[in-house]
Amino acid sequence: MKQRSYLALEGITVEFPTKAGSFCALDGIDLEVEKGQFVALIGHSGCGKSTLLNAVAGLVKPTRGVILLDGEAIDKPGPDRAVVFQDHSLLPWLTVEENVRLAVDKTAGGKNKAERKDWVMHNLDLVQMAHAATKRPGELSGGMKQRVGIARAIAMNPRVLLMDEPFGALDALTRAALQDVVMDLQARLNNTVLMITHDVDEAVLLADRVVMMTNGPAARIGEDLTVRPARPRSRLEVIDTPEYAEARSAVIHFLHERYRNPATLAA
Ligand SMILES: Nc1ncnc2c1ncn2[C@@H]1O[C@H](COP(=O)(O)OP(=O)(O)OP(=O)(O)O)[C@@H](O)[C@H]1O
Repeated sequence: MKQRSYLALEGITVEFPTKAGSFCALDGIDLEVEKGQFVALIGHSGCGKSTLLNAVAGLVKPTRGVILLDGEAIDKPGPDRAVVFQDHSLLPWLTVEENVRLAVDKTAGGKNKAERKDWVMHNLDLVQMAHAATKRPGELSGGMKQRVGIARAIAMNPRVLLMDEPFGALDALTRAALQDVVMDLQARLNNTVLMITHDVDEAVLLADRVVMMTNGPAARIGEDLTVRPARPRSRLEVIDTPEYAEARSAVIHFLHERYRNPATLAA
């Protein structure tokens, strides 16, 4: 019998009921992710990336198919799957430390108060935000808030880290700094990650695999590309390698030749 991967999506179909009848967003998606793999999901707007990520998060129930994490079927949200959204979703009345603490309290059974505090500070330190522990989200820049959002997610020690366009709202330089934070975390923690992005360079820089989705409705996986430069990667070392250029070119051809943006086609 075939050994299942750590995260296995088998025949995932999602149909949404609408006034005009049933709308098929995803049509029979099969995807296997190994433990410690970083998978970027890319595709044009509206193709179904968030629907797929939300199905893994347990927020969307597939119409057909099954999602298995370490052999167990997923049917609801759980702390073993932490999500980082584009909008950091921090509670504005709590400090940075309290925001992370809230997540730790839900997941850190067995740790006493002092250990929990240390764990919170350790995770803030990993994203270089320990210095801002007593600040409130309103006092932070967009990039700093996203760092805290990432610290909150990894502090939960999730089995899978789900990121839905985590840097979509940031300027290019802040985004690059956050990508470096994610690369550093990945080198230290080797999380299993599923990340949505619209940015080809981001996908190729961060991921072990770039999973490209066809345009919806009834989206499927069009191509699943292994990115060859070995991890850990450094931005300046990989950008000039032929492997990086090859992966980047394959994704661009997929998005702009084989599956052009439906919005531009309609124009
Ligand atoms: N609850 C819902 N009811 C009906 N249709 C939905 C629902 N949620 C999503 N859809 C539709 O499913 C399709 C996929 O949406 P989804 O948000 O997953 O796309 P996406 O690739 O994440 O888009 P974007 O990149 O713009 O965030 C879209 O056509 C969307 O309108």
